[in-house]
Amino acid sequence: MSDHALLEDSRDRRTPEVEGHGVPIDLVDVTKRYPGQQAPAVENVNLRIPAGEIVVLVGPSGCGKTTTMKMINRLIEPTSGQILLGGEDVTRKDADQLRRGIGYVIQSGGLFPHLTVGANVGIVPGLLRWKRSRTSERVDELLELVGLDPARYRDRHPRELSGGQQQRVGVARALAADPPVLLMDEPFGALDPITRQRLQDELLRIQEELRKTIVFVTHDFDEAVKLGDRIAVLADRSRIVQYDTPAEVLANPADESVEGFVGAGAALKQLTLRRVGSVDLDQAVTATPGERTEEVVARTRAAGRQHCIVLDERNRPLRWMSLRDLHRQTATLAPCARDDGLDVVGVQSTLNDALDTMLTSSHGVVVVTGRRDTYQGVVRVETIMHAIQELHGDPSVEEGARR
Ligand SMILES: Nc1ncnc2c1ncn2[C@@H]1O[C@H](COP(=O)(O)OP(=O)(O)OP(=O)(O)O)[C@@H](O)[C@H]1O
Repeated sequence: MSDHALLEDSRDRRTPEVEGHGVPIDLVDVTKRYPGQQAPAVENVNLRIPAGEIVVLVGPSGCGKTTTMKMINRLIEPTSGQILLGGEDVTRKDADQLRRGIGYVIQSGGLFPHLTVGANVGIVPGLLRWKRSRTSERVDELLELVGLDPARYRDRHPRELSGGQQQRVGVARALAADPPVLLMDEPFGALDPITRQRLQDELLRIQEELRKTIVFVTHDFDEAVKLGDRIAVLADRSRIVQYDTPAEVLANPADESVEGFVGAGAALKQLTLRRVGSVDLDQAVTATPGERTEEVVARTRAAGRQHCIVLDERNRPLRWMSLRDLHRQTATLAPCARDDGLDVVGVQSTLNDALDTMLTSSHGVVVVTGRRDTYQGVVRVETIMHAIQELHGDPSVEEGARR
């Protein structure tokens, strides 16, 4: 696709009201030759990354993804070519100043172990000489944004956090000075699948609000499909084999190498394109502690269900309760703690995430939550099977859907 076409396309996709704070990034004939190396690590790359979009660089190990990304904030200097940020040549800027305007998140979180969470997040505002009160307000705001309670986590040290929490702090730190550009180098690569999925969901939620220009490097094609507005599939020396929307890459892989990346089950991968929030959610029977048990039983029976879901006073799901569990209750439903094993996905999750969650727990249903973990509904395995059949173009399903 030509640069011009790309620009037109991105304009079509975004209304002015949601035009964010990001700036476009242009790589023009960029080459990097490491000293003592015969072949360049990156050769003649031309790439336009539109403002406010997530562009994912995906490709085999050693193809030059990290080198390409690090040239944008000049952690690596290009041998030749130009990199423009909002039309300005990055090599004309002071490197330190440039980096303060570009958030950077790496795999291990990169937190300073001897500093508290708050101090880690406040580093760039500190360098920018913000007033202490402004920095501390900003730190709390960012911890909230990435889903960490400031009162609980602000004064902890990184070693007192889980890997996923450290990574959240890494994202908060990168966003501290509100940079228009965020570079993320395999930020979720070291996390377990469930935590990775949660953080991907968080990133999409944050991006909906902030509309940064995000360059994201990953090995994981499913991650690229889930997060990317566009995917750049790279081969050796960062040669761009295909640069397109995830739907296009899945439907029309440019060549055999891209097909290899898409891998087996391309149709199934299209589940990654559909968000849980985009399907009609089923409603389970809900109940809250303090209700009369008899009424909950009657409601569950009337709905022809065997289970209801208990919500707390802020509408957050706590646990499933079977009719048998209900019969063991006293006249009113007793307060209960949240079941750690409860299968929950956010509205930003993909149908693929929901299916994965079901397959690992072998329950045929997952609870869906929205803002502040509030209950939105449930997705059943039948809904996902239906979506798969739709993807395969089964006419009887479409007929059924119209009815
Ligand atoms: N400092 C360096 N000196 C010499 N060669 C390097 C240096 N850094 C990277 N390379 C080489 O440049 C090429 C691209 O490396 P790069 O780290 O950008 O790839 P990558 O796609 O990010 O790999 P991975 O997915 O494994 O992290 C590789 O062949 C690598 O060996």
